[in-house]
Amino acid sequence: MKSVEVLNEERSAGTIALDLAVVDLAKFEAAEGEERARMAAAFDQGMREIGFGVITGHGLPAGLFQRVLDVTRGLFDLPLTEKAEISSRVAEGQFCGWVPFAADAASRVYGAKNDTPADLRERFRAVISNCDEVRQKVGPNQWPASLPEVRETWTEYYRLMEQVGARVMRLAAASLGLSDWYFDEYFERHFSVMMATHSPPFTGVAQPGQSRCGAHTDTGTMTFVYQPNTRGGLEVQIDGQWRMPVPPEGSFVVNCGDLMARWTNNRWRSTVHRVGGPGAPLRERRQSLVFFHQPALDVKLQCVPTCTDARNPPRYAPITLREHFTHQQQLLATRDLSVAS
Ligand SMILES: O=C(O)CCC(=O)C(=O)O
Ligand SMILES: [Fe+2]
Repeated sequence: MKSVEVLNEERSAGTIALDLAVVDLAKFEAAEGEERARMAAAFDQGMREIGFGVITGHGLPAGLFQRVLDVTRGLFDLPLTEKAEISSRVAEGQFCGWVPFAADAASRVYGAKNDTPADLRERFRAVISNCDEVRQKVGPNQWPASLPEVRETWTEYYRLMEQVGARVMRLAAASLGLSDWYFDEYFERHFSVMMATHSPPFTGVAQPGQSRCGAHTDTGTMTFVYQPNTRGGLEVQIDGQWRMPVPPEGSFVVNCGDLMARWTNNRWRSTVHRVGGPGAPLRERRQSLVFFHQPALDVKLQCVPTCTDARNPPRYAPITLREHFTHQQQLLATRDLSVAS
């Protein structure tokens, strides 16, 4: 019989590197004329062809990523009883807080077969907003009482990511041939979710098809992922092949979600991706920071005007983020989501 290590090594089929358009946000903001147009066009091309890009020059202080990762690792390392106290499962409609290891499978949302094995990760989510409708949608944030630094560090990161999200939407506007400020009003009462993931070192044998996060597309508009290293990390499906973005140190991978694809009349792609899929090494601990930057819940999103013309009419009716979520929930309700963990 093969040992666990040999079985897991056999998963290491290797993943080909994926080149992505890299935009330096500060340089873009300072650029003029042709240089600016060239950077916007590169971002647009990346979103059209791959649905993924890389953002550098975002201005987050050096060291902040590591601080957030460190305090959040402290949270994930708390005893189960303490994590249970901040579980998102305490009440119906409670979204913020801790989600246990292997509690669900992202692939099921995307519509994979119902027997997709559970994702090999645990999560923690917060929405640091004062808007009533946002708070009502997600329930209170749940911070670990014994680690006050989690709330402090997360708030610092969330506030900066709100700015990065808004700045990237201005880059998006320029890339789509709109006025720079086109998207601003949609994000005034934005519904953005901060999530940390944690996959502890895995020494068991993964089930066939099991990942740290199974193949899926993101629901919302733009997602920002920070991962401290790429081993056993993010993989993007291009022409049926799994490819691995290798972003420069300290940058974000940014990707387009279903709602952004819909908003742009499918000009931009919401591309299937996963984390640590079959073939990936799982023996090292992995953490990531994911920021789902999303518009206000109740503002109608009409087809972006530069993404339609007489020969390319809008494919979708205007929709709000709330309606979009409801629609996705309805799709889910038709599937059996229970998983064996
Ligand atoms: O952990 C990551 O790097 C990304 C996870 C992801 O794609 C998701 O949760 O939507
Ligand atoms: Fe995702």
